[in-house]
Amino acid sequence: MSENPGLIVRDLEIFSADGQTLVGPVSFDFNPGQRLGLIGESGSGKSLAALAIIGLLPDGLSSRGSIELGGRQLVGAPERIMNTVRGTDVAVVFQEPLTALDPLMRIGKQLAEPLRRRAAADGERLTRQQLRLLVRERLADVRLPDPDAIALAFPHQISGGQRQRAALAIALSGRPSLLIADEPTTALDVTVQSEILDLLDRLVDERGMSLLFISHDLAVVARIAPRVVVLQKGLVVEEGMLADVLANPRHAYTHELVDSARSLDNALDDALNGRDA
Ligand SMILES: Nc1ncnc2c1ncn2[C@@H]1O[C@H](COP(=O)(O)OP(=O)(O)OP(=O)(O)O)[C@@H](O)[C@H]1O
Repeated sequence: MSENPGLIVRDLEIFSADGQTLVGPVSFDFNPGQRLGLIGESGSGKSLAALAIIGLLPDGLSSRGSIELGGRQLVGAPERIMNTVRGTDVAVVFQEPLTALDPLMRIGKQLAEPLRRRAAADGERLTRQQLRLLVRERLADVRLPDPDAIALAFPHQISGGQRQRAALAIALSGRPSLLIADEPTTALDVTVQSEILDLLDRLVDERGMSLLFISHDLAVVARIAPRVVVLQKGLVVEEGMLADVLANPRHAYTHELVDSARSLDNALDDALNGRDA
């Protein structure tokens, strides 16, 4: 094992308020700087697993097992600890950026606060002017056009793709070592989806972050993560390098995932060749 283990999830179970098992036991792990795709159909437990990692399970839900991030145990960690872990060690982008953005606050202000906090944690006090420049830089990092205008905008005044970029800038503002992206492109149209995936790919690379990429779509995961864990009904049914899983899916559900991704591909080929799909 490396000196600074990345994320190690062992026998994680998530229970509803009435004691039903919603997820698990599941185990998966990856080293710092690695990427893992968590894939599964709707209701398979992907989002709950992500929420358990950041300590934000919905009220009434509880977890058991072990989640170690950078050597620190997160299951049962006090809220005081989780508050520092969130943002600085791990950050999340969700499918719908509006859930992460305050509708009544300008984008620039929403980004300035975590930037200020991160600087303060590093013992640095930023002037207003420095903060304004930093906000503009971070918005430019996520390839938002005209960062000055975006900084002044409210979330509803920019497009869905721009909102996701802004949410990404906020998520990255604390320089987390792990980014969890929970269906970050599902709500976007395909061209924007592709741009956001490219952006994520580049930013994760540049910053040496680990990435847990959650999706129901094998083709999307294939763009960004070389290794996958397949969840079904709260359990891991398959795990491995994507190339191996694609070539030789062992579980019936994974077979279905691969077949449906392939049939889309074939439809494209048929259309290209002028045949009926
Ligand atoms: N707050 C909650 N209370 C009770 N059950 C819940 C709660 N949130 C989720 N569940 C249940 O837990 C299971 C896993 O849900 P989860 O949201 O993690 O699935 P998912 O794979 O992320 O699905 P999707 O892709 O639709 O978001 C589902 O059966 C869901 O109905």
